[in-house]
Amino acid sequence: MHLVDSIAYFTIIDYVIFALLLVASMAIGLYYAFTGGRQRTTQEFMYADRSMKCLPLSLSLMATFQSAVAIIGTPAEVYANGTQYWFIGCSYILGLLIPAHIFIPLFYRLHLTSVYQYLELRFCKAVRICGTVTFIFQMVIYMGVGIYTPALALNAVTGFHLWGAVLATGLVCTLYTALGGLKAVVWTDVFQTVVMFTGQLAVIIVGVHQAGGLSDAWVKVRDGGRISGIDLNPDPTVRHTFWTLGVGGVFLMLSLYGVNQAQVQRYLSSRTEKEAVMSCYMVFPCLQVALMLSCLMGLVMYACYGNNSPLEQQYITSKDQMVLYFVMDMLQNFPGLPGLFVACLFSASLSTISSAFNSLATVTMVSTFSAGFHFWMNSSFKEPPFITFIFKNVVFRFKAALSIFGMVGGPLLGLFCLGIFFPCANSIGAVIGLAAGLVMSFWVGIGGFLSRMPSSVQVLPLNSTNTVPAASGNITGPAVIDAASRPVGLNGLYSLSYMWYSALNSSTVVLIGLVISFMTGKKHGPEELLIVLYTYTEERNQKTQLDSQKPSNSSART
Ligand SMILES: O=C(O)CCCC[C@@H]1SC[C@@H]2NC(=O)N[C@@H]21
Ligand code: NA
Repeated sequence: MHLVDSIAYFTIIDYVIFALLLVASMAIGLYYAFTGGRQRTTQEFMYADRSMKCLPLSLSLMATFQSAVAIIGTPAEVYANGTQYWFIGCSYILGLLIPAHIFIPLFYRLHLTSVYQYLELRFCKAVRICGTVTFIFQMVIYMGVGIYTPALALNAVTGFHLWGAVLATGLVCTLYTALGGLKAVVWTDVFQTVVMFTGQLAVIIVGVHQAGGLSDAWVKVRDGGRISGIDLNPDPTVRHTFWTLGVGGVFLMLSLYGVNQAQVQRYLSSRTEKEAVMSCYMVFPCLQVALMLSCLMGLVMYACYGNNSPLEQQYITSKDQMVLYFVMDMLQNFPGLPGLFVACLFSASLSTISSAFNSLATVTMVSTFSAGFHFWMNSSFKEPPFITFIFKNVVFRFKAALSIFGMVGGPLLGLFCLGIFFPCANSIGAVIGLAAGLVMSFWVGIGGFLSRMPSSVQVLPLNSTNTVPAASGNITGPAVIDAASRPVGLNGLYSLSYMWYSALNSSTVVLIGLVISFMTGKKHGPEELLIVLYTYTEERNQKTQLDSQKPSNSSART
């Protein structure tokens, strides 16, 4: 099937379904704008009057960082390289347990308005401003990727009007977020998660049927080598191994579910701390289902296309268009289903953009330079944010979004860990540590990207030290990097798997932060801020006091 006739498959019913998604999201936003406290207080606008229950919260927590990038990128990743990526699911265990028992108790008991307020309490206002600006930078880039990914891929495969899609989602999202506050964002996230899962399930069912049923599909993916076993290769330059995904992924999860304002805001909007912890626990099954659906979609794509992918047959021009091409190819005889999947794609995008937008508004409103910021945010929605323009030219990689988290989310994670776990860290150490982490992340991130640029694609002599370009994911088959071409020294750092960025950058911030703190005279953090450590030590002290008061035989006699 050639692109030119795929446009024919968008029947009127598909456009109706896509429009229904936008209308339903808008309706939820308006509902919360005109009911309850009508979003008059900041407590309601930002924290839903701290009345949220754990079920909607957990779906919203999952939807926030499950954007179109995962819906489009994960299946393409599994199609090309097999199910190794599925092991990222192992990182969800510690990646959610640590936030549930360390970060949530600390932030909840401090009744923070923004998570960066913790930095002001623990260090000083300057550290808080650095953290806030870093967060804004991270989320604006992430929003750019999140809003552009579906529109670009959709336009390329179906001719769907590019700016129509971007403006439609940007406008609807801005409206219901600004009108309905956090309540609207959480409940639209719930609705959009249902659409997301339904759309993916529909494509998987139809795809398995087209591949000749479950058993035939299984045989094809197994014989195609797409069922990867556990890869325990300790080499940190290999993109996806159990270690980069299962361990490196924990740091990525902590930067998202532990200290990211969008998620912390949801924890703080819970009725009780227990509800907040429960919502964090309930994210686990939601994330596993989301991961399973996108990995299965990749396997079904392989069962249908095998090795002759539409990419090689020049039907599409980039990996990121493959899923949409597959959907149009599979669902062409089911009017309405292409529209359902497009609604699924934009649900993923809307639920991420709205959460990011609401959290940005919260940290800016709270740090009192909101007016100018709101103007900037709204204006950046109208014409292409300069960030997305960069991403438009740099062909998408599924790991673009994940790299942002590693490069910017990682240092932020390090900053909070420095404050929470190291009482001797002081403000100077925190600021310089954060700066060092960001320098490290851009040095390795950009350096890694440049060292994989196509110009270095010539046939590499076996004893070369450059990395084989496969690491950048532009070769479909699983590439074998033979030992001789293994990168060494600086290239070793440049070739680090992007899944280690969060771990490397957060460790850099802690290390440099501690060294600078020792050099500039340690300052013990305010006692009440070390709540978690303080609570544990307090309980232990009480226990030892009780024990010492108990009359022991010897002391009783004397
Ligand atoms: O925006 C996206 O969809 C991709 C970036 C976020 C993905 C991370 S990977 C670990 C965690 N699991 C998810 O489903 N989302 C986040
Ligand atoms: Na989303």
